Amino acid sequence: MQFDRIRLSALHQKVMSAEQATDFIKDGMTVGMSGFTRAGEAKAVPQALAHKAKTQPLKISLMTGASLGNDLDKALTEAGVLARRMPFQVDSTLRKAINNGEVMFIDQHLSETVEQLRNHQLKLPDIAVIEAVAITEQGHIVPSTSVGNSASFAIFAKQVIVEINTSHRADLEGLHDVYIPTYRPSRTPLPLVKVDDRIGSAAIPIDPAKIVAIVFTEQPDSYSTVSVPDEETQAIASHLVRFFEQEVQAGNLAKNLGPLQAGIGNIANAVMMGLLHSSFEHLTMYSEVLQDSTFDLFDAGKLDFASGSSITLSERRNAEVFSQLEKYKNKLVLRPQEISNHPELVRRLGIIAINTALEFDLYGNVNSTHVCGTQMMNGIGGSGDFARNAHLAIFVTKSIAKNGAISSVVPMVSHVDHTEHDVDILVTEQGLADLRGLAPRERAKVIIEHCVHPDYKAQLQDYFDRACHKGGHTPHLLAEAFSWHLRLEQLGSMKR
Ligand SMILES: CC(=O)SCCNC(=O)CCNC(=O)[C@H](O)C(C)(C)COP(=O)(O)OP(=O)(O)OC[C@H]1O[C@@H](n2cnc3c(N)ncnc32)[C@H](O)[C@@H]1OP(=O)(O)O
Repeated sequence: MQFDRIRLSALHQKVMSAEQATDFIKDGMTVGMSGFTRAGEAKAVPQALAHKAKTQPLKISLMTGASLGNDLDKALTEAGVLARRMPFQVDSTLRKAINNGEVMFIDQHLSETVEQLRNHQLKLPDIAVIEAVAITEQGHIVPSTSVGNSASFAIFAKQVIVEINTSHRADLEGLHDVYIPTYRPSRTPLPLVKVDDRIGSAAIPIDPAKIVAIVFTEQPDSYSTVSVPDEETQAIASHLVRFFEQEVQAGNLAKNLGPLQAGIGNIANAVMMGLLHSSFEHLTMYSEVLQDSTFDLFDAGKLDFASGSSITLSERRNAEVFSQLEKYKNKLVLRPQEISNHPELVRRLGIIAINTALEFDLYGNVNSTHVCGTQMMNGIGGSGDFARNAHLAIFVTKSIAKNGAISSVVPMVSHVDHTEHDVDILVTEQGLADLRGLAPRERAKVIIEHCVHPDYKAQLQDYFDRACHKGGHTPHLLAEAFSWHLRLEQLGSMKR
């Protein structure tokens, strides 16, 4: 054990095993754990908790920053530990339990969870379990590869368990910027005006007397699962790069575009990779997750600075990046997710937000979460925090899914995460639809022309023509609006 990682020596006596630490977590508690997109989650304690729950009843409400790695959501679900879960997940076992109604999942804008806690709209966590690289002389917690909601969970909880993970380099310290907004009704503006501003502290300030247990672990973060860009995702990236070039030429965007945000998953990562081969330089990111593409852009000399809430890398990039941390450290900052995703800052900084849709409709409403309107995929994550307030809200997706059985462009989305009012640009591998300044009937025309797969174009045009014949500001045939989804459910394909 590396006791030098606990610099307040009075806390050395709090070191114990993960099994012993689980005694502080009681049946029925609300628990706030660190972790954001498979980065920086507490590992040993939740694993021990899942083990314990096999022999004694133990159900908790679990809040995190976003998704957990190391199959923790799977282990906790299989052990029946999760009564409620919020605000985001990506695990297939948990997804199934959510869709079976076994786990109550609250799918939230990621910037909102701690705000709702702060204002007592949600039950405060009884206990927080936070991964750290160190505890300072003051007893403050230095987070690891994510900040997420860790700071507020530790501040709100009566008790805190710290997991010191020695697989992370101790010199991650200095990467974080922990700022907690002041309280309403006298809240002051967030004092951040540039992506590289530092406005907070390097560690989470709590009263060390709240630290009831310290557990050591050396289990690393899980690697990201993004796959390399394919033909379609590269085409999406090319359409977007061409659009950015035109906007710069027209004087609508600065030469370095302005701060970029990119969502999770294969498509968003591929789009950022597309910027590698563009003419843009001195790019900046004000995002949530920093993926492989962030570091590829640094290495190519394209990116000047990246602000995020977590670093989630593939196996290949993880070793390369963390073994050369000094190369990147002064170009990076990790913030609490309510700051990385804060509406005030997204609007002030003029962010270009690029997120992924499962499907979108004729008029530009976007569904990012629910397959066929009912089955939860992952959650809205931070996409709504960014889209509503962005300078440009861009949604990308492949035009078809499941070998063409599904069209990602449908007459009416089966669930709405981002309304037409929040969506500026839609991109598929077929092309780009610029919806700005267009009325619904005009939006439908450019979407059909530029985004729909050829297999579905005539079918969607036919729907639109007949809907227009019936009339309306936003023409629809209500009896047919979900007929594509019904056909998929009944016949296995949306094709007529
Ligand atoms: C933590 C954060 O907040 S990050 C910031 C932004 N957050 C978000 O945008 C959250 C919502 N977004 C997401 O969860 C993801 O981006 C997704 C699910 C929408 C897309 O994920 P990607 O990995 O980029 O796309 P990909 O094309 O690989 O699709 C993922 C799966 O959805 C399936 N899919 C795609 N479109 C559809 C559709 N219309 N209907 C049914 N399934 C679909 C794909 O076939 C694929 O299935 P598979 O895993 O069985 O192969």
